[in-house]
Amino acid sequence: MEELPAVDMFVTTADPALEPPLITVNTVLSLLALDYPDVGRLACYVSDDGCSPVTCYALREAAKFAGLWVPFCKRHDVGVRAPFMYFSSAPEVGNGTVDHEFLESWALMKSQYEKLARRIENADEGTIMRDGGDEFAEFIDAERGNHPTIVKVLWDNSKSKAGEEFPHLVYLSREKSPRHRHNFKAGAMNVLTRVSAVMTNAPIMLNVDCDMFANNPQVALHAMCLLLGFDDEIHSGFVQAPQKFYGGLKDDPFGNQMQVITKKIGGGLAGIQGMFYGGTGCFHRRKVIYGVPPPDTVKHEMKGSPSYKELQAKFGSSKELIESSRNIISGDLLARPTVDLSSRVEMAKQVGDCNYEAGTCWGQEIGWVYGSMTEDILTGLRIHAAGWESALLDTEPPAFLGCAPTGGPASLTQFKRWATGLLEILISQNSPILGTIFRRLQLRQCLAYLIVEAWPVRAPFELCYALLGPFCLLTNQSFLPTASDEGFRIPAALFLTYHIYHLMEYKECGLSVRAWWNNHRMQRITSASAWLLAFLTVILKTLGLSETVFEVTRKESSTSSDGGAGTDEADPGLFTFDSAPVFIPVTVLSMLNIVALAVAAWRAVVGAAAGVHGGPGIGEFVCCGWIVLCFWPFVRGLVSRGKYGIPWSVRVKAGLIVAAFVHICTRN
Ligand SMILES: O=c1ccn([C@@H]2O[C@H](COP(=O)(O)OP(=O)(O)O[C@H]3O[C@H](CO)[C@@H](O)[C@H](O)[C@H]3O)[C@@H](O)[C@H]2O)c(=O)[nH]1
Ligand SMILES: [Mn+2]
Repeated sequence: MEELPAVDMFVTTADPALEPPLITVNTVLSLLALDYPDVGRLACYVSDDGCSPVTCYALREAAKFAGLWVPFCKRHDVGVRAPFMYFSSAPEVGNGTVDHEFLESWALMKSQYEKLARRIENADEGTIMRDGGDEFAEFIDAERGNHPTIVKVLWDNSKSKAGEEFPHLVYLSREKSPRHRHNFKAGAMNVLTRVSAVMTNAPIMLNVDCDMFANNPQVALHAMCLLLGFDDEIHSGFVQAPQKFYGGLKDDPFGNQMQVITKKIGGGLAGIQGMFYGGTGCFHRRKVIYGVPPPDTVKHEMKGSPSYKELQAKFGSSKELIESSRNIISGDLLARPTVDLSSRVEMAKQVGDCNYEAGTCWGQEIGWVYGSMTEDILTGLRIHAAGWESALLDTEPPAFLGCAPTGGPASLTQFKRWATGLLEILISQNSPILGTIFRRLQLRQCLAYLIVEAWPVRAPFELCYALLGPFCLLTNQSFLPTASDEGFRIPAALFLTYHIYHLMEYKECGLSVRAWWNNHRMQRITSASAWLLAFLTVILKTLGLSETVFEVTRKESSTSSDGGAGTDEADPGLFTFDSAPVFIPVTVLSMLNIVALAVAAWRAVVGAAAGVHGGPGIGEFVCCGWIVLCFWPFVRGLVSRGKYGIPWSVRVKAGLIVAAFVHICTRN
């Protein structure tokens, strides 16, 4: 038990406004407090693409607080070690006997945490840089998109008192310059990989998004069981915990809690090459990230250890990085981590430079792969295609918890980014189809990747179907057999079996009918909005007309410990809108289907009175009615006001498009 491999833990944050530093701080504290036999083997690195002195300040304060928090957690065996979560409920008092000493230290710790939270929430850039002295000097001339690398050792474990140790904490903001591509999160992960390589060089790396705190303090130990427990390490190239969320809204109104996907696809993949890499909550073997093939192929492909020159061509010019990668490639899991961190800061800065990757294999054969907004799926795909398998870390209580976006704009932005990234992968040289033909991706694993990568491709087809119903109603035609026709049974049976099957899946996962409906509805909405825009974005990018950008999801901690903020929300499950283009297509379709239903109903009444037959039947009416039901949040948005109403600019644009469509359909 004493000899477990070292783990470097990475946290990424990119924007102090969308990702409040207090959220990052909680995640970091939960990691610093993890149970591990020798915490000297753990190190936490935070990458800040926002280059924010507030984030840096918050982390420095967090490091001070950790000196109290970590010993408290360990002494009282605290269950959830993200303080905001822990203090959101009353202290647990064990089997009836009131432990006064515990209650006292609980109250003390809570007030300390609240002070910390206030300091962080009230911190402002100007004051920090004015009063912070030398410590924040590097931030003075730094612009977010243009500054040299900043590396700060916020806590060096070797300075801990005996019995009160906690892992190293390093702050990092990689060099940015307007002349370079930064590759978003993938770029940040590669810098984290290199910086940690020259500092602690742990053979295992954990990565989490800034909102994904460790909810199970034993998570690193559980991961070790999967990393070390197989007879062959090929079975656990990486170990992925399912993405789960805290404070999830009842019945998943935004269709983004992914419970069924995680259970059904995650469980099913376990029988093939394993769970996809999901970008957060994942333990990687450093050597897998360094492109080392699984053990059974090594003897054929690599003769002896690589030369200095070969390593330099792949990893870049840093001598320390090359030496450290040699240790990793040789596969020594128990190599002692370097201890004197501050002597390594200059080397860390060198490997954080924009130019460092030029002419190397970073972003392709090694590290996180560039070229997709979903660098996670892409990087996991490369690993699976190399022949590695992955293992699912499904612990109870859940390993990590994060926040699922709420509200229309945040949810659709996230779906749009995912769909863009997935389509980018599908048409790239890393596509799973090529991986199956030319590499070692198994056919069924390829099909599983295709399920998600085909999302945006469905959008144009779904759009056509959504237009077909109203087109028929407006032009008095039909595309389905009439109800009296025997052929009608075929579309009716397809419609029913599809929905009943999905409903049963939700029931099997212990979810409500409402949750099924919300997810179904959100899929239709997403398809006509986020996926459709993603599809167009990728086409424009392929034609060289635009670039794709990573839009960070807004994160809010829903369990605010003082309960003050956010209570004015009427219903957080209600769909909200803004004037982004992503809202136009669904608004158009909602209006159009309502208009078509009204026109056809009018015609049916008048026609029946005049004894005319033919035209659309029950099938076309059901199609349009179903669309109106699915798009109900938008129908409601058309008659609501404020952030629950669709903005006038969107309504006007949508109205013009509807008028044009109706005109084209009805002119003779
Ligand atoms: O330029 C950037 C952009 C983002 N991030 C970080 O990347 C993470 C993920 O961003 P978020 O907006 O939270 O995206 P989500 O959609 O919630 O994340 C999922 O999907 C992403 C791919 O689209 C993956 O990168 C994530 O790991 C995965 O959790 C966050 O920690 C960000 O701080 C950076 O470090 N640099
Ligand atoms: Mn996230």
